[in-house]
Amino acid sequence: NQPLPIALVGEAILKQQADEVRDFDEKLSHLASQMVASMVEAKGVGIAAPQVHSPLALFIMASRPNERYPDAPLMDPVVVVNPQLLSASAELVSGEEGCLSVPGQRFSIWRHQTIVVRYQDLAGQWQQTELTGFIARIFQHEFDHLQGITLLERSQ
Ligand SMILES: O=C(O)C[C@@H](Cc1ccccc1)C(=O)SCC(=O)c1ccccc1
Ligand SMILES: [Zn+2]
Repeated sequence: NQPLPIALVGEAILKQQADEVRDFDEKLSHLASQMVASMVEAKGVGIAAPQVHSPLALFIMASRPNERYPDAPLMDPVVVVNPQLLSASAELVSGEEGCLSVPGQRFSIWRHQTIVVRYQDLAGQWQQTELTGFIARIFQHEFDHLQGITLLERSQ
């Protein structure tokens, strides 16, 4: 799958509220695999559909150990469709983040340590799970993208 061009901060697509996904068809699966290819090529740990100019409520998260988070779990890419944040811990934790739409910059961002989330998979099946630590951070970063929020609006 050919990687897709990545939108840079300032482009309108990154400021919009993403649209609910209704058709769980092969077009959706193809977009998801193109997003994975784009994320891997850009060396990211996540990517949201608006970042590849698609206004859909869809993102990929793929934690892996890295210099900043050496104990981050290694996980296969997870496709998250129509995500909902059900609850979030009062405990916040500050950590460094990058954004593929703000290349070459790092930001210190406060995030909830633990969240309970609900989303659909590529088959449209609802999943509900609790996330904590680096994966929770990635989810919150990508979830922001679907609300038209980038880390520039959140940086300390
Ligand atoms: O812009 C994106 O959504 C991708 C972004 C996701 C993300 C990184 C760090 C914390 C939360 C979410 C990236 O993958 S940027 C790549 C990068 O700078 C980085 C990679 C691993 C750890 C820290 C930063
Ligand atoms: Zn980002």
